[in-house]
Amino acid sequence: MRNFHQYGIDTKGRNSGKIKTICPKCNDTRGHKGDKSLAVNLSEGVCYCHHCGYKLYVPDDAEERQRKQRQEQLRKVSQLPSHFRRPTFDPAKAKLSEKLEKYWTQERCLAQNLLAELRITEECTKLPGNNEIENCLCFNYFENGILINTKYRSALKHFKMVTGAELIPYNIDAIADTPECIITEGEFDACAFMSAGRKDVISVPAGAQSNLTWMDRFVETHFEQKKVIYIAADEDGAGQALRHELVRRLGAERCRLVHFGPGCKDANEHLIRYGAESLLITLAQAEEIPLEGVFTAEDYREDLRALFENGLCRGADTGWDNFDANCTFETGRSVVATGSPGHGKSEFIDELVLRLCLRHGWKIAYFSPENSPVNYHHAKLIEKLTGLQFGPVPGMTEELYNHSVNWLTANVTHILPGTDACTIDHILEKARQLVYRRGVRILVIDPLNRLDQQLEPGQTELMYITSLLGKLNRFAVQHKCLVILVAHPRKMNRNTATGELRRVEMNDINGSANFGNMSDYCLCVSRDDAKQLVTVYIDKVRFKHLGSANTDAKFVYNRLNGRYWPCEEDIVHGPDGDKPGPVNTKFDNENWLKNIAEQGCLFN
Ligand SMILES: Nc1ncnc2c1ncn2[C@@H]1O[C@H](COP(=O)(O)OP(=O)(O)OP(=O)(O)O)[C@@H](O)[C@H]1O
Repeated sequence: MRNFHQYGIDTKGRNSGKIKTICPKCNDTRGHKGDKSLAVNLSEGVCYCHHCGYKLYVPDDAEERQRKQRQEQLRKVSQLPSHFRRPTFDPAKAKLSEKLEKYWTQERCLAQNLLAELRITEECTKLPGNNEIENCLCFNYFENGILINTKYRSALKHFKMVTGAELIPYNIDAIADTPECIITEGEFDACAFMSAGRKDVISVPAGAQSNLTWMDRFVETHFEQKKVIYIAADEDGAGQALRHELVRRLGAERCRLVHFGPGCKDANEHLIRYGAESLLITLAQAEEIPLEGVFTAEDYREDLRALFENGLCRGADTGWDNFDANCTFETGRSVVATGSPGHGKSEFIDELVLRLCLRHGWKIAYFSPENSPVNYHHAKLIEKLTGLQFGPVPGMTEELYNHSVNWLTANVTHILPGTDACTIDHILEKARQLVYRRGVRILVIDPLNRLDQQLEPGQTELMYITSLLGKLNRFAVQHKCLVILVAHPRKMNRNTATGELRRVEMNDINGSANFGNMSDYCLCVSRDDAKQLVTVYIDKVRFKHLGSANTDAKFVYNRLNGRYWPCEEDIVHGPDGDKPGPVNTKFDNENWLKNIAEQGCLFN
């Protein structure tokens, strides 16, 4: 059932078929009152007035319920998170100078009415660009009508936003309930589409950059139900990177890429040069993302050219020089890590992924049931991050503790075993949601044997493992993630002559030689307490530009904060005589969060 009366439409007691009735929008102002100019399709809820052009869609009960639930969600979302500063809106600043209005309408060719609708303000303030007071056009960022942030922009193109205020998409309220939306790279571009008649337009808040943390809170409430998402980023390198990341987060199947006319790099330039009608045509002609799994060299033309001109680049480094020399990482790849029980596989992988996250902004998702309860794991991660023991020890101030917890909240997510079986499909589905909602780029499964192994009829263990590794590799490629699988070796026998245990190798992983064959990287963690050394064997790196296989890196493990310090192995002269051990150790007890914002990353 659809409640037409709620919208002032009299259906004369009918609830199916098509009728004509009085239009609630224009009837009062009509000379010919009572004219039945509104055509209503009662079954489909679609209404159209042939006199004033009023269009309305009346939802059915189920849609209405969903809408209310979404509004409730939105209400809750807008109360969160409270630790951000919230500026107050000053209506007095909405009185704009003639110069600004002229700039808006004549130089930018934007619709005058938007100035009031978007509650644009004008203010003189000091901007970081030249530290002088400048007159600024201010884009106010509202959510549910509440001011969340403001972007100040001067004629000299200096910018600032409110310190400590949350970054959210510009004009987010406009897409709360719409089936489609347009995402632009700047506010002027969003206004260009609005000037052309579209209302469902938002802009990213901080230009083209691949850290999209600002959208995490809105994925479920504002993007999940969208059928089509137009991505109207700039036609330059940074814009392309933004475009890629938005497509990765929002799902290629519903994204369309908007391209602008010759000589125009963005929507506003297109509007100025070719006009509003033409700008709307860019939407109609927006490019669909090519079919998955079907490629030609044309699809890769630009990447191939870059590769041709620049050569292959090293991957993402960790900051451990000795390790980086032989192993760097790319997303879209899989890593298998192994080692004897208790040798520090989890400890090492924890530090590896924290380093990648801090240096490259790669957010982490863990399925790590052995690290349960999850707060034990958080405590270990905080020790590595701060370089301090977890607890109220000297140096661990309340501020640092809160900073660490907030950083973990923004960058690390745990998938916990719930009531559902922990099959690989279940974990990958959760991980997929985290890619969309939180921008995750690293998935750690630690360890493999804690997954529920559900063999299909007729499937052997070998077939199961091969299929599982195939699923991990496909997930890595499809979602451009680094997938890290920790796997235990089979029981190792001691050398009968020496009684020594040889080190674990990738072919020793329990179940199949395919762990080594199918992964892109193979690492083996081996601890030697007599030498006080940990050796990480880099047994496989599939691509030579990323590193070299059959190499290793030595570390000292610091028990207090769980960090791995790079070192070399040599003869150490001590009171008990000369014996092999660590030399040239690179001690590091620095607080890694020192120079970073809670949601950001460290680039050193
Ligand atoms: N080199 C080391 N020296 C001393 N303690 C270590 C070392 N490496 C790891 N540990 C400690 O050993 C314990 C086990 O480490 P971790 O869980 O990382 O090992 P693992 O190889 O993943 O074990 P498992 O095979 O049981 O999953 C942890 O408490 C860790 O702090």
